[in-house]
Amino acid sequence: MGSVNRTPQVVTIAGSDSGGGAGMQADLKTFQARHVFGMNIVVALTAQNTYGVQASLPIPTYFIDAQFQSLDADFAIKAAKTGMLADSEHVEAVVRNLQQVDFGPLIVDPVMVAKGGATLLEPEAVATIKSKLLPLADVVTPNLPEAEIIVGRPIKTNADTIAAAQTIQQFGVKNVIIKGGHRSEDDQAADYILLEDGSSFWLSAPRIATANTHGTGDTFSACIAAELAKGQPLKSAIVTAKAFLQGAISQGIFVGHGHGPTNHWAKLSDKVRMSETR
Ligand SMILES: Nc1ncnc2c1ncn2[C@@H]1O[C@H](COP(=O)(O)OP(=O)(O)OP(=O)(O)O)[C@@H](O)[C@H]1O
Ligand SMILES: Cc1ncc(CO)c(N)n1
Repeated sequence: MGSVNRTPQVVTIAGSDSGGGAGMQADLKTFQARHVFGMNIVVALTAQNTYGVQASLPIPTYFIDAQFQSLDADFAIKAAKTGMLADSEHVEAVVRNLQQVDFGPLIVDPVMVAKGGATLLEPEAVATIKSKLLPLADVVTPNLPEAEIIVGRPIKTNADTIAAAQTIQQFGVKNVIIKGGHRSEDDQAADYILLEDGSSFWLSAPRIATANTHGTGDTFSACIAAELAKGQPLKSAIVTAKAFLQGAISQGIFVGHGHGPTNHWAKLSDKVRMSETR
C-alpha cells in the first residue's frame, strides 16, 4: 500500500466538547493550525456549549483499548496529550494502554473542572493521576487551582508557585508548567516552567480582558504536543504554545452567548516575554 509514516502525527486522549471550543475539538483544531496530523482517542463525551457542560458520558474502557489498538497498528505517533479523563477507572485504562505503546513524549493536562464549574474528573481520581499517570509524563500543565489540588496547599505568591512545581516534579513527571491564567488580578498572564534539568523561567504576556477563554488550557497543551512532534526542543515548543495562546485569545472570534472559544486560526503573537526565576 502507498502510505508511509512521514508526516508528523499527534494524538489527543481526551473528552469531546460538542460545542467545539475545548476538549479534543480544541486539540484537533490546534494540531491542524500547527501543521501536524491530529488523531483522537475519546475517553468521554460531553454535551457542552459556551454556557457550560449540560451532560457527560464516559466511554466504556474496552472501547478506549480498541482505539489505542487501532492507532498503534497503523500510525507513527510522535507526541500524545491527555485531557479530560473522567474518573479513576478511565485514568487506569489510559495508563495501561500508554504502557503498551510508544506514542512519543506525553503531555498531561490534568483537567479537573470546566470554567463553568462542571466536574470533568472525579476528585478521587486525582490520586490515580499523581501515582500512575504523572510518572509516565514528560510534561504536566496544571492551572493554578489544579496545581493547588495536586500539591494539597494554597498557591498565592510566586514563591508558592515555584515550590508547588518542585513538589509536582517529585511525583515523577519530568517538566512542570503551572499556568497563571486564573490569577485575574495580575496585568500579565504569567506561566512558571520548571524543566527536567532543574532550570526554570517565567513566560508572560499581557492579560487580555475577555470572556472568550473556553479551551485555553487544552489549546496550550495541544500546541506543545504539536511542536514536539515536529521535533522542536521542549523550551521552544512551550514558547510557541504561549505565543499561539496569546494570538488565539487576542485575535478573538465570536461564537455562542457565554464563555466563547479562542481563535485557532490566529497568528502567533510577538508579545510573549521570558524572564528569570524570581
Ligand atoms: N485572559 C488571558 N490573557 C492572556 N493569556 C491568558 C488569559 N487567560 C489564560 N491565558 C493563558 O492561556 C494559557 C492557558 O491557561 P489557563 O490558566 O487559562 O488554562 P486552563 O484554566 O487550564 O484553561 P481551560 O480549563 O479553559 O482549558 C496560559 O498560557 C495562560 O497564561
Ligand atoms: C471535554 C472537555 N475537556 C476539557 C475541558 C476544559 O477546557 C472542557 N471544558 N471540556
